[in-house]
Amino acid sequence: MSRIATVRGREVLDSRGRPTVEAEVVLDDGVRVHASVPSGASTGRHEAHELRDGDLSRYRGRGVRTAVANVRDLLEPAVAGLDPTRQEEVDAALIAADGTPEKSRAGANAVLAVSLAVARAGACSRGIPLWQHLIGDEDPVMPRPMINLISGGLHARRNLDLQDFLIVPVGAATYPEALEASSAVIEATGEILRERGLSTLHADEGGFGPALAGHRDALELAATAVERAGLRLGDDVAFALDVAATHFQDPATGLYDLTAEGRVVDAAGMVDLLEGWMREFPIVSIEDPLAEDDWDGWKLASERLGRSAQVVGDDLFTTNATRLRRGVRDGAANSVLVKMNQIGTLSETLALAELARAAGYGIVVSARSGETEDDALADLAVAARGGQIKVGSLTQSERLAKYNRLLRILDEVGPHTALPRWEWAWAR
Ligand SMILES: O=C(O)[C@@H](CO)OP(=O)(O)O
Ligand SMILES: [Mg+2]
Repeated sequence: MSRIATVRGREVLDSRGRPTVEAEVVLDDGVRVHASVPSGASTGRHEAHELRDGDLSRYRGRGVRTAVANVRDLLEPAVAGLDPTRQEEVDAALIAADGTPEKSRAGANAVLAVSLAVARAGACSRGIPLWQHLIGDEDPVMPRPMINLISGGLHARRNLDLQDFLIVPVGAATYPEALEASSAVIEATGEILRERGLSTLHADEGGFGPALAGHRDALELAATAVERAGLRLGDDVAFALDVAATHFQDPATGLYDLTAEGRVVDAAGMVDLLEGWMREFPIVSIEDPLAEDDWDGWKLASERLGRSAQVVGDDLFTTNATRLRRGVRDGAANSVLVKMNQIGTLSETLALAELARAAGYGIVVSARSGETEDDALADLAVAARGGQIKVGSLTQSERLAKYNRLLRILDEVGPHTALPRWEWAWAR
């Protein structure tokens, strides 16, 4: 059996050019691997703590030197000598070494980098792919991608309040077909934007970030693009939204300030607006329709929108079991977004996916808006068996690392190549 010999951290850059943490793990059998962690922009208040340096002289205070030092000083002593194939033991040791509920002492960025690097080392020393190492005896499930087409909110800083307009290739039976349909819609969107004299520049996750007339304009643009690509709206390709409503809720009043609509609405008003769009357009998944602590609003959203769409909690749940249990008890949603760095270890992430599965919740494994070229997310999505992944657009290498890793995984999963059937139909 191999043992963890050394663990070191280093600073690498993410897709916004900001520093993030990479951990390198060396085993006593000679295996040497690294893993790096992503970083969000529209982060939820209940996420695990990403440790950033307070020193404003470098990277305007966004450095991760302390987190990097913690990998060596706090975390290496906790896991050195452990068996890298026993992920839960390793993660328990990391959690104990940090000792805080939000992983604020070591930094969730330091903890997750080590957790992921150890998993990769364990897979390497067993000579099997990472997804297989994580999945145990279960069958792998290829994930259907939901792909960012148009960005607004904090990712594009244009005039749309909603953060993501995504396409879901609901009719695709296989992952390559899903990519092909999505790529055709992205190209058609670019064409239409050029014809309209609008910008085709990309936002943080590679989606288009044009100055559109409003949210309805974005939905119409997406619908036209699907048709121009020769695909059937709602049958081949449907839509998903990440409203990311926390970021336009007025903290003083609890109301939602939709600049692009020229309206301030309460939770019921938000639901009315979304319901109206759902009747007109094939929206089959809605993430964060309301703010992270608006539990009553979420109940209403899930009653009304959840009949025909996936209602996904991202900022609401922050990959946190306590919050997910509350959501299940209160009927606040019917699906959960799973982001490793919201909770900080791989074992806790996989346990959260199990909890969601047991509750009959949908599971969408998601990247962050600041990503690195690390591709472990693809393996996680297959191992989490939720059948869905959200990574951004198809146009940037930090996203392609995951999309292309899934194409390689397709050659590793034996007979399990089909995508699970898409459950939600457009309620026209
Ligand atoms: O809100 C989200 O779902 C993610 C990814 O789109 O964004 P961020 O990483 O900025 O939180
Ligand atoms: Mg989100």
